[in-house]
Amino acid sequence: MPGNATINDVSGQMFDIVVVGGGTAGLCLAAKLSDNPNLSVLVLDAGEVSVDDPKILLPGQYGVHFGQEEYDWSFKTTPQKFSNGRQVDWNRGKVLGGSSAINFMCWTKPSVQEVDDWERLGNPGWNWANFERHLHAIEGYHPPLAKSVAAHGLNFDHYNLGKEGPVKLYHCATITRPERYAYQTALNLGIQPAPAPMGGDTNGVYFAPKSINHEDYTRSYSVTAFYEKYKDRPNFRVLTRAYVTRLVTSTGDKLKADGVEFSYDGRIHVVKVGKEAVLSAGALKSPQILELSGVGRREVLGSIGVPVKLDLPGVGENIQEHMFSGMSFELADGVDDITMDALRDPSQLAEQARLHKLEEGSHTLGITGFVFAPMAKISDRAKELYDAAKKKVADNWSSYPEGLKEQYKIQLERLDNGCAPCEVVLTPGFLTFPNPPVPGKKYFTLLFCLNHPFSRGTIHAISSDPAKDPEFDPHYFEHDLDLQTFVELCKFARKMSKTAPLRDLLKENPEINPGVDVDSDSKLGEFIKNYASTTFHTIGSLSMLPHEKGGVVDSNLKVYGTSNIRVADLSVIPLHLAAHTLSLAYAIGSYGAEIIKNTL
Ligand SMILES: Cc1cc2nc3c(=O)[nH]c(=O)nc-3n(C[C@H](O)[C@H](O)[C@H](O)COP(=O)(O)OP(=O)(O)OC[C@H]3O[C@@H](n4cnc5c(N)ncnc54)[C@H](O)[C@@H]3O)c2cc1C
Repeated sequence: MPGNATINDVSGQMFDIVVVGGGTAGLCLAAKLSDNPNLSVLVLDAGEVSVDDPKILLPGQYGVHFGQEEYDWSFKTTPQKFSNGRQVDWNRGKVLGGSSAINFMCWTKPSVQEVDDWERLGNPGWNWANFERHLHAIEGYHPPLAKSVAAHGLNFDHYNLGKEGPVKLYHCATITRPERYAYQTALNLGIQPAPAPMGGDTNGVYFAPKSINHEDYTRSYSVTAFYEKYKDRPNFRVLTRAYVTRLVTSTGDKLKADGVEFSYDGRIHVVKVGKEAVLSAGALKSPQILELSGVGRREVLGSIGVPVKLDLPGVGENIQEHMFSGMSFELADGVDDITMDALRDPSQLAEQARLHKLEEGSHTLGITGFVFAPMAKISDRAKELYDAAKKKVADNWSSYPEGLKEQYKIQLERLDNGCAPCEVVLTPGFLTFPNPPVPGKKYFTLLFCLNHPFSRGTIHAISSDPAKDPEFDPHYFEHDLDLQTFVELCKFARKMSKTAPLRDLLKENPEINPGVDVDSDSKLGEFIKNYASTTFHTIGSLSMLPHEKGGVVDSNLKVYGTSNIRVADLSVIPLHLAAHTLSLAYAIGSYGAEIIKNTL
């Protein structure tokens, strides 16, 4: 299905604002800008519109879009030197709505401290107060039904969420006993209930809502929130199947975008930019578009034969990525709770779709239980690891770029002051590698995630041909603390499996992955290197930092040295936070729209 514009509406025409990428941040920003009827707004997206698509709307279908070209870009990293040469799949949404159309719908938010650190890095206004103000207006939280709260014995009264916004949020209708027992197990191991999981104090264990509409229990994403209700506005146009190849620029005092070039049905077109071009193609593609437009590191542009229009060394640098790994355990015979495992059985799919309509069955489960903890809560090696990280940073200080020095100072401070980067996710089903699940059996998985990586990677174009993917190189585990943090998380998850009451729901010898023979730190390290994967949260490729510290955009999202090119997507986040990134992408889109309205 096309968007609400045809190629003839767009090719050769002029729009005040041209937004490149109709994903999570892009659609949010474009829709909000179109509140001003005097501003014409165009969104170009390479994917299709897929409204009413059960594959997008039905929750519980984790990963079913992967590798399918109508949903997924199916990117891949380069072979990772510190991960036994492995290449890791980096899936991203290639459909209107972007990654919000295929993601796992967890609605988590970072801590006050982490968002305020973004401002401390030299970015006025990018603080918790503004982040919360924008998210409150976006959130459409519907509290769980009383019967569900009573059945689960949970209390969500302290969840501080907006209720009137267009992104609908709802709790999983079913929270199984293994998840609730794992919650209690975390408490028994000294983790506290998170004081304000949705209000900036996430340190502890809690059940998060999902981006689900309570009315029909379907995915709420940027299309339902920021396209369907806006598509009849005459000043809001969306052209899909439009693959943006570069910005057409002119040079004066500053570089100016005069047009956006894109391919459509095999032909190249240009749309004129009246006021501003905004890149919202996501952290993996926005840097490529800048580089193909002649904006980036001189040596990168030289190597691909693109003339330098603006030498901006920060483009494609400072990549930070969350990773996850996990342990799966078989549930004891007789545990009658449903799990997501039923959705692997093709004979169950029709029945699960029927149950979904009654708000029952495997589609009403999800990834909802989270532990966020400081290292000291999960490992008795916390001090040793902190000292080692501090020494490594001190030993290499003179080799770091200025912007990175400031980031490491904050990261060490976070390790020391109880900030909570270690994450464990309580998952009702099988979600790990390498040993496969056995059909008909039920499982529980403890995923764990690295949220404040010290390693830094790069994303750069490797050809002037826009059809060629850039090189994605996250430098996984280049910094040893990242691997050691994972090893400690693995041991903590194993400890959880042996602690009541979770232990009581598991079979004897329940561990399927990695398996009990993986029993030393070095074997756990190898397991992590071989099987840890991405959490799809790449940031930093066009970091918001002062220019002299390697920044690409200023705090108004404007690319340094340009008069009318901005970036609004996850590329701009300069330092990673311990939260899944959906809420951050919406906050950037919404705050970005406000900034543009105020500074046009
Ligand atoms: C599988 C998966 C699961 C996830 N699960 C969760 C979760 O449960 N909770 C959570 O908080 N976060 C989750 N995330 C992360 C979160 O969804 C993303 O961080 C967020 O949606 C990114 O928003 P964005 O606007 O930066 O990019 P996107 O939403 O990816 O938007 C980028 C858009 O740009 C378009 N585009 C790219 N290049 C071009 C081009 N050259 N021309 C035209 N269009 C282009 C793309 O088609 C896409 O529509 C998940 C992500 C994935 C992929």
